[in-house]
Amino acid sequence: MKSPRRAAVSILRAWAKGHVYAESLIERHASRNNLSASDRGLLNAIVLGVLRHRRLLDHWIGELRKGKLDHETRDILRVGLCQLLILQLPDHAAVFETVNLGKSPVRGLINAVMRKAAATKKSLLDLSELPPAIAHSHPDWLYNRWRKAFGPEATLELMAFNNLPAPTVARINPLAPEATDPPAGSNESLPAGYFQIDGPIPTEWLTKGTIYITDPATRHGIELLAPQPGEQILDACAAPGGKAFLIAAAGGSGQGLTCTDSNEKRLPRLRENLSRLHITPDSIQAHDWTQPAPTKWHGAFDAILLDVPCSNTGVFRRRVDVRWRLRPQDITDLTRIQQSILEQALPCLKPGGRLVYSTCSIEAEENDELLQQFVELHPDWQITETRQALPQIDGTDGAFAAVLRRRSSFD
Ligand SMILES: C[S@@+](CC[C@H](N)C(=O)[O-])C[C@H]1O[C@@H](n2cnc3c(N)ncnc32)[C@H](O)[C@@H]1O
Repeated sequence: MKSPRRAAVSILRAWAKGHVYAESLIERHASRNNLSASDRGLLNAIVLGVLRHRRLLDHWIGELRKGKLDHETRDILRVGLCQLLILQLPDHAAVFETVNLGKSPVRGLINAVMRKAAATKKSLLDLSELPPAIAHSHPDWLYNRWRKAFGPEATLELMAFNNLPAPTVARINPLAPEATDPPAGSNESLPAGYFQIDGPIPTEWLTKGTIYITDPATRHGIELLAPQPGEQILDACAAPGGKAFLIAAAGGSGQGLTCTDSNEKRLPRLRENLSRLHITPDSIQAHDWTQPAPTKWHGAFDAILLDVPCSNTGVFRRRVDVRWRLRPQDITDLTRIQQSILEQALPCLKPGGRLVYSTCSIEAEENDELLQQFVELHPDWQITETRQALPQIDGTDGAFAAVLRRRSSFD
């Protein structure tokens, strides 16, 4: 079995080559190799630490060594410097373990870089003269975009927040036959029904479906949707089921709930999650909402949730690698899909029904601006309520949710 440090280097190589989320690669490796809790913790801290601080780590590598590096040696140095300068592990362990990760021809180079880093730690850790996007490891285009949208101070706070480890927050499942009592003090400053889990998640809670791991910001869309018992509700972009769970929890059961998702591969996980959570929706099926809805769904729903695919810019603290994958054009492309999902879903509302549009993006282009453009093009629809959670202000994931209703003739 590989050491967590060696596994971290392989995972970073696999991440750079493919399109798999870092969290999934870590999970896959940890369960295949049956890692102990402490090895898993170290692997997680190193891989997530390298991905969060990638730009800063590369800046340090550039300061410590001039000249080209092959991909593997760079990843080894990133893993080493992350231990030394980000995780602040003892110098001797960080240097020794990192040198051992390299093949013999590059060990001398790794040794020299790591020793120099240990000797100049204080000056390397002084980030005061660095451009903020390097110090906080974000791409320039996002930094510039957020500066325009939120201002310089808030952008610094946001970037710093994105680099903090995310707490594990659980929502109690009121539909589970057995109750979970949150440990004392674990729900201070969290909304009712939520509590924080420090340390490993008790597997019993997961297998018995007494909790679901989710950030409190996910509740905004469901509070606006306000599901009522007996209603027909569509969760159009439902996988893996976090919001479907909140809908069922709020409405008292999965009765009347239809869940769809365009990605068939995500449906088994959605089914498993809901079944574990003691929820039996009316139906779970594949549908691409950029295409016209089947006629059976026209005018069929009291309420529709569109938790649309988005840029995920509100959840960089959890999705640590997205900032390196996302391109400005992706945001424009996503808005086309979001608009189209909205257009196709509206005919499925009953007269007087409500639609909640939600994202975990903090980009106005995917949120307010998109809906403003929509109501300008469709003057018979209005936005009746909006919520926006911003990480740097609310201390939660970023989230946006808004209610759309058709204007009545009295408006
Ligand atoms: C933000 S995630 C939904 C998260 C889910 N609501 C939850 O709380 O667990 C967006 C989902 O939309 C799905 N999706 C993407 N394009 C879609 C489309 N055109 N029609 C339906 N679903 C789509 C994706 O497969 C993904 O599962």
